Amino acid sequence: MNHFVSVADVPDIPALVSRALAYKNDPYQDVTLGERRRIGMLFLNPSMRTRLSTQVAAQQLGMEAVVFNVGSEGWALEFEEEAIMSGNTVEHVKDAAPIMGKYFDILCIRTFPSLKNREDDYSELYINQFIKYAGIPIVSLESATLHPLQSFTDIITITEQLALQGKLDTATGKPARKPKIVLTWAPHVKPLPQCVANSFAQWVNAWGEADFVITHPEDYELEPSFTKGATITHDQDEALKDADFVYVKNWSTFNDYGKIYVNDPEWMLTNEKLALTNNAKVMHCLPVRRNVELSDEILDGPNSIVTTQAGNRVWAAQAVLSELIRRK
Ligand SMILES: NCCC[C@H](NC(=O)CCC(=O)O)C(=O)O
Ligand SMILES: NC(=O)OP(=O)(O)O
Repeated sequence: MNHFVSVADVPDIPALVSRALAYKNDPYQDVTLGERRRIGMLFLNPSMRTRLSTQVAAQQLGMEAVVFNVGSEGWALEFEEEAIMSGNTVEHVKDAAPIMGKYFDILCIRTFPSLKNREDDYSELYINQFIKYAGIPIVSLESATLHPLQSFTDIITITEQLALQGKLDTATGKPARKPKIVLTWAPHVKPLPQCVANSFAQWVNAWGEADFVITHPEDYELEPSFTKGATITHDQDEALKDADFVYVKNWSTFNDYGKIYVNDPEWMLTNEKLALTNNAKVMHCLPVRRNVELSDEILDGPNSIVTTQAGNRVWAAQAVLSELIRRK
């Protein structure tokens, strides 16, 4: 693994899941692995879980993590090639990234999409410019279109739940029977990125161990290369039938980019809807708008595993960082 920016960087998902769960079982087993190594964590956008879990993971590998809120505290970066920098940007990534490559062993970056220009966002210019110019491994802490540390965590969490339910073949680390996993759109008050949904779809498809269904209102189709392989339906009740896991997330429109079309509150998951499922575990990446995106009764009820899921962010980050350290 040279970078960690999408599922394409992971040659063996079950092996990486096993490593993450081994860290959960024994967090300090590799506490000397990262000695005298340093990660830089650049934030162009806010974060709670990703920032803290990655710092904790680095510490458990004996590494130091330096956080730089570059979006609010740094010089405004320019990412376009051949830009004439007479506007608000002060420093080109071409100049900044190689310097960071001298300070750190691994560079982690969070950057959200503009949701204004689809071609720009989907070109992943920011993360690709860091890959091009930093000269060290790059880890996405959520980029314009993907959130791989979140999705890896989600596969870890599903695997762990299946093991707890005695539904995992321990020899292979794979489910004895494919669980039904449903990704459902949910209402929100503002247009959100498609990253978490794109990335979850990409990882579940690459994992290949699920009966995978995506449900959303009309006009919320995701980019087809990420969803290919999933069953897509606009009938949420039909989708929820016999589901083992329900992943709840809002996203804005992809086709007419970055908009809110229908925002029907009926799409919020409730206990009544949950009754259609196979006593499904409910997941969400967080942060969540309570009683808009997901109801109190679900979040505070016995089927929600959102806190366990967020807790697992540490083991995902630790497994990824350890792979990148071992590579060097
Ligand atoms: N890092 C996980 C989710 C980040 C982002 N959520 C948000 O921006 C929520 C903002 C709000 O609720 O106002 C998203 O959906 O991609
Ligand atoms: N799920 C997630 O990435 O949370 P943060 O935005 O708080 O990092």
